Amino acid sequence: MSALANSRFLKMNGLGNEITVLDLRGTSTRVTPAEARAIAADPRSRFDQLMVLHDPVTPGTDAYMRIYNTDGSESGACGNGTRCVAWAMAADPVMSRPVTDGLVLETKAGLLPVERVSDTVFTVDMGPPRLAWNEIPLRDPYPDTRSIAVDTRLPDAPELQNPSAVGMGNPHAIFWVADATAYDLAAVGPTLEHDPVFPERANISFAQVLDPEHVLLRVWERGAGATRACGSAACATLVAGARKGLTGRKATISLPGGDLLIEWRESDDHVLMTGPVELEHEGTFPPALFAGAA
Ligand SMILES: N[C@@H](CCC[C@H](N)C(=O)O)C(=O)O
Repeated sequence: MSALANSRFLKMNGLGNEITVLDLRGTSTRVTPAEARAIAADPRSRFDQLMVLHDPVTPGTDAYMRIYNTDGSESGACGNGTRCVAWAMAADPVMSRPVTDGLVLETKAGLLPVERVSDTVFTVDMGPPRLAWNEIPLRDPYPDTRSIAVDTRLPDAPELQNPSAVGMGNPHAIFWVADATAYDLAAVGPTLEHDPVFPERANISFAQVLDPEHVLLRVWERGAGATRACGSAACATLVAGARKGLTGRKATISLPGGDLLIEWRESDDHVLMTGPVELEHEGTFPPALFAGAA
């Protein structure tokens, strides 16, 4: 039987980005890709990202997080999921610890300090953006990642040829478009996500600048598909917009699920993401869920 059978989970969302939180602190259990896919397949625990808490690794941090996409792949960043974990650690009666000030979470991409703004609103310090081609990563040594020439194999979509590229602990490509709602994400998303220029695939954003402080965004997520919000994509978009002179260093990013406030702080180069979370329900994984999941 899977070690995850009967484990308690929280089903949450960050602006409609579906997040399942699982606390494995105090155990040596690791979620396999097949187990992640099985959890995603059940409507009760369905997720865009599964946030799994493990014991802290770096002294001074509060938990280490592993982040799984629907397809079982792992990511180094999930802004909306990080806010959900912060809520759970601050307010869930089972998972919480006394939180008076902030907390620091860690992923394979680095440290993420989080501050509580109100009961359900959190600010995550997403760290500095990665802008060099090999940090994002890209396949080729582009000298300037504000605009990379990509033959996206979509000849009928001239806007979808020269994205900006940004790493936020995960890879992002941002296409600047006249109408962010004009594209069928399911039709173009997979081709762009899997373009060979992105050796680790990429999260694909369609960004429409309404004014320098407001961007409309639609996202096709690596390993998860079209989602109602993506925090790291909102951060990557603000950074790319500011680098291209399309936005300031602080803007509202509007996604189908709602708004995120993003600031690229001049003093230390860090990107701050502020937004809400919602608890939907809690549950336990039925043992039968993992039948056939190695
Ligand atoms: N929804 C997340 C980003 C999720 C990770 C992504 N699909 C990846 O594989 O990098 C967010 O809110 O940042």
